[in-house]
Amino acid sequence: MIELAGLTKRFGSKTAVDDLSFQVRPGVVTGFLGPNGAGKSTTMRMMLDLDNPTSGSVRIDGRHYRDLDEPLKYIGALLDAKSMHGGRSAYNNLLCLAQSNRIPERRVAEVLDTVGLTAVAKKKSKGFSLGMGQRLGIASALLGDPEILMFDEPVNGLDPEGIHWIRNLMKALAAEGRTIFVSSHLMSEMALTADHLIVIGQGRLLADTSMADFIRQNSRSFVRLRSPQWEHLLDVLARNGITVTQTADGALEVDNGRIERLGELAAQHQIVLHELSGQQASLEEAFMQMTAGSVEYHAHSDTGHGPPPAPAPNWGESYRTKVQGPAGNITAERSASDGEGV
Ligand SMILES: Nc1ncnc2c1ncn2[C@@H]1O[C@H](COP(=O)(O)OP(=O)(O)OP(=O)(O)O)[C@@H](O)[C@H]1O
Repeated sequence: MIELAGLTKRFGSKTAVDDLSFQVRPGVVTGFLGPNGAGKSTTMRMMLDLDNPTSGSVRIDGRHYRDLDEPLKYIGALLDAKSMHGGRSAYNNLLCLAQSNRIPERRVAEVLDTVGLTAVAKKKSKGFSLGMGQRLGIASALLGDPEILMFDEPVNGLDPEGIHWIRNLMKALAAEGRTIFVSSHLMSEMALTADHLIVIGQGRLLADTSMADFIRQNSRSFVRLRSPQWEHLLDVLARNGITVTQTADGALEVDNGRIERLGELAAQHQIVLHELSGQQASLEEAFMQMTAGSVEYHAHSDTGHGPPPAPAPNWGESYRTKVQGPAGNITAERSASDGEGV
């Protein structure tokens, strides 16, 4: 367990981490998210006593990092994969670390095998690719067989097979009851790996919640319907007090609709459906929605280089047309009292 209490870090007038309090619990993978410059690396560095907090504290299983004898046996971390000594072989880099924490030498070969670097164990690490460097950093984190592991951007530079491997490794370590804390900007990857999320923006805590709740609370869920008899369907839905919006491609969307109820209504009225699907925003959309107000660095689209930035997610109506009823009134605004509701 990692516990932060009122953790704060100021660099001159800049508050990088602002009164952060949360716990990272064992048995699950906890993802650490935040836009660029949110304070993730600074927080992780303070967890490892590499930066001194301006105020507040971090406890690793109830103790300060500096009070841990042989800390690699309690907490292993991948922060900067390039921090290894380039002139030393992978094996000797790990051996030095092992000796400094009284870890038996046999662990060096074990972790090299775990990360798939046995064949290059004697090669100098300065010749390693980005992905090999990441694997070596992960090996150093695993060396002391610690109960707590922290990974800052672990999939950086890894190929798809490597990404798959680190995902399964983190899940397996959590399943053994270990505490796994991982930051990544790759939302699709985080969605597949993390069970719990800590989200920060401008150094402050924005969310401490399960992955499922985070997506549910920060995004719109709706049911999408397409029908060649869409006018009939619209009429049926409106008569049942169901609020509908129509998209540019002719589909109908029902916010928070119950898919079973909508399917049954269509069947009762013998309406052919070409699509009836529940839609939930992705972690990326939910993340952008939540952190929209705390993004420090925005790209500009007028440089002439590269594509324009993605539009901010819009859960509102602007890209959809309101549905007009026969008398020109907006079906979406019909009273729910004249039907069964969804
Ligand atoms: N040594 C330092 N001196 C001055 N400012 C710093 C220092 N380290 C970090 N900062 C500032 O603190 C803020 C938080 O930086 P940090 O690197 O922790 O963010 P991050 O969330 O890890 O960002 P990224 O996702 O881009 O890696 C940034 O504004 C950064 O410029």
